[in-house]
Amino acid sequence: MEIGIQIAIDGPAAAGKSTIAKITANKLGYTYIDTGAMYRALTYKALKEHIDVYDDEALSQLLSRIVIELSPAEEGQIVRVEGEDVTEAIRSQEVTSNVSAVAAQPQVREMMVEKQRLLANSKGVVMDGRDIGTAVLPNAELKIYMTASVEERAARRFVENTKRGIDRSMEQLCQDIANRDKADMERIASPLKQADDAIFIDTTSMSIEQVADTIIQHAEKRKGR
Ligand SMILES: Nc1ncnc2c1ncn2[C@@H]1O[C@H](COP(=O)(O)OP(=O)(O)O)[C@@H](O)[C@H]1O
Ligand SMILES: Nc1ccn([C@@H]2O[C@H](COP(=O)(O)OP(=O)(O)O)[C@@H](O)[C@H]2O)c(=O)n1
Repeated sequence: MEIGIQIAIDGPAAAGKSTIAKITANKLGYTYIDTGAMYRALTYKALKEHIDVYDDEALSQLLSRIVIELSPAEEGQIVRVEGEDVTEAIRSQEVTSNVSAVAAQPQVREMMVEKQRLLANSKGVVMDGRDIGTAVLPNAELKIYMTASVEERAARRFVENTKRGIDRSMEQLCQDIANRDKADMERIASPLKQADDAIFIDTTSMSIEQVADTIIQHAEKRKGR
């Protein structure tokens, strides 16, 4: 049986990482792991328990006593915290505007990276996030750094939000995305940046199918090596 390769997809907010990671994983029969959902799940729980989102110690303690479960589903992935289905709740505005603070905490990151490496242990995995190619899976056979203009990313999120019933203007979304990118790129602990050996894809003028086909072609080449 084919063992499968590790595919790391990184990039800024709303670049299309999860969408493409899901399609690629389905196509190749691999496991899909959305690491952003793990940081969001911890943020959701911290807000619920009134824990300071800048308090690394308190957040790490919280993380050590909760179970975050990612299970595959038709629509991608179901996220549970302590058995509670938080798939929708972790996309709320409140979680989105606090998640980068939580994700900047060094101890939290160390614990998350450890969990993510265990999840990827079985090979045949597509993992998306901010530090997958640089920190979580530095030996991944295929690394992609995906981006698009801020305006395009805000427009994509706008359409998605409309379907979800979230009311946020284009101006607000551009600002939210720019702020989150800045926080993710400027933090000390494994900031968002392109790995030296990652393939750069600007998806601004590409369809979902075009991006997915490009990545699958790269994956097929790496698999054959
Ligand atoms: N190449 C693309 N062209 C148009 N829309 C896209 C493209 N890639 C993703 N999208 C849409 O943009 C939105 C954000 O994508 P998502 O995969 O959630 O991004 P990320 O995981 O990087 O935050 C989704 O609604 C998705 O359908
Ligand atoms: N590997 C990862 C994944 C996410 N994150 C953090 O988690 C946040 C949410 O990630 P996400 O992938 O769900 O974000 P979206 O781009 O989907 O909105 C990011 O803005 C980062 O602050 C991270 O630091 N490292």
